[in-house]
Amino acid sequence: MLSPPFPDDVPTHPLLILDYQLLKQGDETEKERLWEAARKLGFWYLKNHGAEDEASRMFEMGEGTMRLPLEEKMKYEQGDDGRSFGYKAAGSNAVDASGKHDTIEFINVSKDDALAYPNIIHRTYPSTVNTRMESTITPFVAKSVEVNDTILDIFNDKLGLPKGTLMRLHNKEEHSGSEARITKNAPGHASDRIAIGAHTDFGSLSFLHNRLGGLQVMPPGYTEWQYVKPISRHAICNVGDALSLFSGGILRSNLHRVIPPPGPQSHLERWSLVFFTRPGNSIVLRALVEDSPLIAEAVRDTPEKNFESGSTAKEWFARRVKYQRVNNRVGPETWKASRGTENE
Ligand SMILES: O=C(O)CCC(=O)C(=O)O
Ligand SMILES: [Fe+2]
Repeated sequence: MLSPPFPDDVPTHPLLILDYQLLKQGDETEKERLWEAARKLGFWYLKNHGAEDEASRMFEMGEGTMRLPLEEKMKYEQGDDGRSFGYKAAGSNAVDASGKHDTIEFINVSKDDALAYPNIIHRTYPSTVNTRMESTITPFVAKSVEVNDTILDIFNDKLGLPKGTLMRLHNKEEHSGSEARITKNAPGHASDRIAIGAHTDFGSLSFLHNRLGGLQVMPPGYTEWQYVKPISRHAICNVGDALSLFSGGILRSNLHRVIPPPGPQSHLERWSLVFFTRPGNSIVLRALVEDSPLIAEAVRDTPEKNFESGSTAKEWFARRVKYQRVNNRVGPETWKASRGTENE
């Protein structure tokens, strides 16, 4: 897929580039670089992740799905109760406290549904998803899980947690909010029109594939949004709220948003693909102070922050999804109710 280049006259933020093959082999230098990226910004590029072909096929699945008539897609809409799996039409989420509407449509496919197919765990999906489930979605989910598990294991050791602690919180046996998402932003919006409002991701790790610009981060200490430039065959990975809470804030869940692609890319449809790893539904989101002296110390050192969410992963996630929905909006307090660990 050839597209005009990302412009060189917009502010971009460099991310560390990590090599998945080195991480998988246990390369100490690479693991240290990952640890640095995850604490300082919480975002990094990942190359040699081995999911490039699976990602391309997912984009084809997404194109087929978004081409369905709106009426057909709406049969699979996620609804207003805080459920994430299924279709979300453009304009059904707020992007800020004033309640301005988003411009992105997406389809979320649950990891549990993909791995259990043709059995149904959470819900059913459009025909374009079903016909691609075994050939496309399950292989993408499997690769994404492998990549994110490898990274979780590295964090487990660096955080000084007993072996397998983070794996247990993301236990394969328990249902979770883990999901694959394809997003589409149609061209034609004003260049500053927000497609996805400023947010932190809800779960533990996100494995993102995008081809056009539009993703922006607000790095710590900055006051202006910075683009993350897409690099061919490089995924963009980031830490979400759950992992930030588990780690007592050592791992950073950083604010980001999406606007239309910049400059010469602005007339094109923008597609992105994400796999979100989220903890098991019953897991309470809180700092693992009893399991790691390092985490206990981090919590002691930041008394101004609260690492006891009092929510299970399922509750945390449902709350955030629910109060983004414009149908649930009462006033600015609804946006506030949708917020996560946003630091500043
Ligand atoms: O489309 C992108 O580049 C990022 C999407 C994102 O942040 C999200 O879906 O949570
Ligand atoms: Fe995100």
